[in-house]
Amino acid sequence: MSTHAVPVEKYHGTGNDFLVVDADAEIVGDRAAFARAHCDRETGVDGRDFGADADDSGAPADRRGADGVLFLSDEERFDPTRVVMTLVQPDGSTATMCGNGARVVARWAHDRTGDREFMIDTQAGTRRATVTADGTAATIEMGAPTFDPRRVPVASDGALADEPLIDEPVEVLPVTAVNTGVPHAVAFVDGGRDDPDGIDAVDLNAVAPPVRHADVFPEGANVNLAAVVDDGSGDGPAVLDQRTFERGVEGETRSCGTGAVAVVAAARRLGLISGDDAVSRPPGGELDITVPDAGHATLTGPVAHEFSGALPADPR
Ligand SMILES: N[C@@H](CCC[C@H](N)C(=O)O)C(=O)O
Repeated sequence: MSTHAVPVEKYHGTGNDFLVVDADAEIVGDRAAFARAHCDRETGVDGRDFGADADDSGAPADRRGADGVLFLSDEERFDPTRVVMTLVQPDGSTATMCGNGARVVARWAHDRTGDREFMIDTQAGTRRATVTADGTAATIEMGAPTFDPRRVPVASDGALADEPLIDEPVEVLPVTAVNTGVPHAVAFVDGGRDDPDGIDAVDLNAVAPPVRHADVFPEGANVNLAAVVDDGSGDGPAVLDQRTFERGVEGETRSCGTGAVAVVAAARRLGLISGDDAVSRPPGGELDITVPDAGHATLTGPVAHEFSGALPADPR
């Protein structure tokens, strides 16, 4: 068994938290085992073991584990710097894209280079990223959300095979299926976070798994609940409360960036909100989203550093 310790950085974007490993400097032989062990919410890494009980914004950082491990390789010979991103999730699976993870990647690259613009190579395509001068917020160009059933993907037969899945019942929820780099199912509920009978009254860990594993989603799906708090027909952007049960985490996370874009894209498709701009409010904070009629969506929000440490490469 290897006793080698791997340097890690921990960051989060609106509470979606990730360990970062410099994949050029470190070899982790079994990435899935590394992620499973160190991301575990009961037994995984705790920043307090490294002397950190708050992130660099001053917010408490007192949660064990993480929502995934980002293995990053930066190529500074390109202008702007390119970063190859691989997200290994707490169940050991690899995700093709992660919106909040990409925001963390941009901040990590900014912390290393001082640059403010990057290209991030993901398995869903290359995404342009920018960070603010102080590095505390990042914007990702997320590509164009698609409802195309072949690209979500959605499996259906016969006459429905070419039809997008829009506000149709899947198991226990009426959902809209959209791919924003990874597959998402979005269900709208009445009542936001301020309503005692609203979005937070739903037992997401009970209703999401049957949808996440439904036959109609051959690759599975992340499952989002959303409530329109402001439809954007007045002065400001639309506002939606959001919760997401994530594939790969197999539980609810405090924020999901591809999910936030999916919620806004689905709300636009269903005519529930006006305008290209929206604010999504997952439990971990606020995200600014744009979904234009054509072209790429954008995702903007805060990113914070929690701690630096070193973890066993082979945690078995
Ligand atoms: N938290 C992420 C999404 C990560 C991928 C997802 N769990 C999947 O397997 O599809 C985000 O911020 O987008």
